[in-house]
Amino acid sequence: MSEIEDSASLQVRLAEIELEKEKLKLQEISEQRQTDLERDRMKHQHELELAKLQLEENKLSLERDKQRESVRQTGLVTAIQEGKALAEKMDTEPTFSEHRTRRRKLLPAHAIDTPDPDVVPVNSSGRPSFEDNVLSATGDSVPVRGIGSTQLNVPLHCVNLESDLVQGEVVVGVLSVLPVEGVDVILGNDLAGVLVWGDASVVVSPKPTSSGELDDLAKRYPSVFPACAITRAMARKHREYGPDHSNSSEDLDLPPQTEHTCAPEPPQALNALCDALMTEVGRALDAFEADGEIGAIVITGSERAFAAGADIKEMQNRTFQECYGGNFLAHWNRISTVKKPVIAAVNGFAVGVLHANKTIMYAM
Ligand SMILES: CC(C)(COP(=O)(O)OP(=O)(O)OC[C@H]1O[C@@H](n2cnc3c(N)ncnc32)[C@H](O)[C@@H]1OP(=O)(O)O)[C@@H](O)C(=O)NCCC(=O)NCCSC(=O)CCO
Repeated sequence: MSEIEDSASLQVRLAEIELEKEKLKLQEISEQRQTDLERDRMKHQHELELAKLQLEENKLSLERDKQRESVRQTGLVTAIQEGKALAEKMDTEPTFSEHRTRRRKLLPAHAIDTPDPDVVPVNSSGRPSFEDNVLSATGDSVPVRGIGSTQLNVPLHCVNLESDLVQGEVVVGVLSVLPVEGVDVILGNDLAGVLVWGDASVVVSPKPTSSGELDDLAKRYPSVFPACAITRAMARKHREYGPDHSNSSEDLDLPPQTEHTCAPEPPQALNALCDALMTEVGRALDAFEADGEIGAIVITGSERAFAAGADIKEMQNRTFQECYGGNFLAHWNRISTVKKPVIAAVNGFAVGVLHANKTIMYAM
């Protein structure tokens, strides 16, 4: 073979290879397209099936709603009839719920006998036979405190109630016997809102719940505790109506009270804490602390003001340096060093004068 022929056949072979490669590429593209088409087809089929199922489900729930509505209508009539009969009965016969019914014109709720599986059937005695109806059981239970603080585990049932208070499906705890004859369902406030209330009774002669025994601290410090119990209201009563009308220490069986009044002369406007007043307070505190008969100290002001704070008229002409360097309010600290309990009986304004262990708190 000549060289020219060799070269020509080589060229042909190369062209053939190129052609084959093109063919393969085309085939690959075509296969890919087919896969895409197949995938799309399958996806659409899937969507169609889902839509069919959804349609069927919608139809079924529509049907169920229709059935429930018809059951509800029947139940409503039954409940109204039962309610009327009960209301008439209650008018002549006082019962447990009479107070509530008469006041708010409420009717007790009753479970209704219907063919709906969610509804609890009522037995011949009129009491719902929850135990026989496993279809109403939710599978849950709640702990309920029974008589004498015993704890019962009460199964929860889903029932249909029709009453003036509650309509429709509710979840209730079911007991085989309810404590009140003739009552089948007791609604709590969570179901019936604020329409259900306990029969609150007013106690005419209240008795203390505690035994009246003093606790350990009160026994150890007999003079402190009764004194601490003296309130501003008692102090005011004493002031306004005199000792005859206030609860005297005799009435309360308290140790004798010592009253020490300190006030500057002439009286300060709104008990502004002028130098004279605070010096007098300091002296009184010394005396009270030394007096073994005094257990606690009550400091009070007037009707309008406990105190208007530092006397600003007294302060107005002093410089900061004078006040700070001269320990201007140093004698005020006596109140925070008293070893007996000090009680502030505050009325009206109390301005910037709360001392607690050298911390001054401003209040008004
Ligand atoms: C307590 C106030 C809000 C009461 O107001 P209002 O009912 O309107 O009574 P006023 O007419 O203001 O006062 C009646 C009368 O009291 C005199 N007065 C009131 N506060 C002081 C005082 N702190 N020192 C001296 N005098 C006082 C007032 O001047 C009137 O007297 P007249 O002779 O009729 O003029 C209001 O009074 C008020 O905000 N007072 C000031 C309170 C204050 O700034 N206190 C100082 C706090 S700083 C402190 O305590 C330092 C602690 O380290």
